[in-house]
Amino acid sequence: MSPSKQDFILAVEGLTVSFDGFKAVNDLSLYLEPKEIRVIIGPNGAGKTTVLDLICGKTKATEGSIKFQGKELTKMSEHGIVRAGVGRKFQNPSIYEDLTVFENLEVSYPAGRSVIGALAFKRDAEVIKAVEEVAETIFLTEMLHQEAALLSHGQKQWLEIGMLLIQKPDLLMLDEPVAGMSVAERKKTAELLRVITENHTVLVIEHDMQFVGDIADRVTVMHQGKVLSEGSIDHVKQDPKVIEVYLGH
Ligand SMILES: Nc1ncnc2c1ncn2[C@@H]1O[C@H](COP(=O)(O)OP(=O)(O)OP(=O)(O)O)[C@@H](O)[C@H]1O
Repeated sequence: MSPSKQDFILAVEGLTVSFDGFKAVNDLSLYLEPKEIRVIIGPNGAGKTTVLDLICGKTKATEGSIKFQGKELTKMSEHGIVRAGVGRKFQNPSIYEDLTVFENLEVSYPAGRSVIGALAFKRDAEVIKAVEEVAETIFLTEMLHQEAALLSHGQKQWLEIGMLLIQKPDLLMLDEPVAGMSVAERKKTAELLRVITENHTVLVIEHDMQFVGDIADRVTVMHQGKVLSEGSIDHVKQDPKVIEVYLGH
């Protein structure tokens, strides 16, 4: 049986954004079930990043609706959307290089948002426990007291995912999380995402089809601001429209 509307954690309907008349996202609808991992693929300029920008409130929609756990996000501020439980990781890691892994996670803990405030913040048992749990999930337990600057590119990406996880978002959005990673790091990232989806819904933009196949429950293919195809990885891979505009290139 297909799910009813109430079963969706995220329901995007008729979403459109126009930049000087150019519709980067054009009447897009997208429905995510809780704890699903959905991957958006598509050629450059298809509008993938713009969809994440719209969901997190960085860009305001021209038309359409984004319902997240019953709240209309198009009417909310970026901060309000974070508070509503949406976490977004951008392509380049934005970690504090001169702080340790521990401190990076600690400053991201909801009780201590600013660096100054958080460094002064009493490291009570609750924060330490949360930091240690997240560090283990992101494979950085051994590096907890190292400066973030010393981490590999892949470890920095994981740290940033950890900085989102510690805020306990319900929906986590990741833009090309394995770009620039080694094969071994890609495998571990797939493992990490599987653990994350035990408790979170995840929306990922990705180009690496091997990785997409490893992680996706369902794939949405975008082209010219619209959904071109949607379904299992095998379904979209065999779709002639997808082969024509994306996979055949
Ligand atoms: N703020 C903006 N102002 C004007 N045009 C924009 C803006 N943001 C995005 N665009 C345009 O919208 C289109 C979609 O861009 P977007 O970055 O969402 O594509 P994408 O699918 O993520 O591509 P890529 O795979 O290259 O990252 C592009 O043509 C881009 O130039």
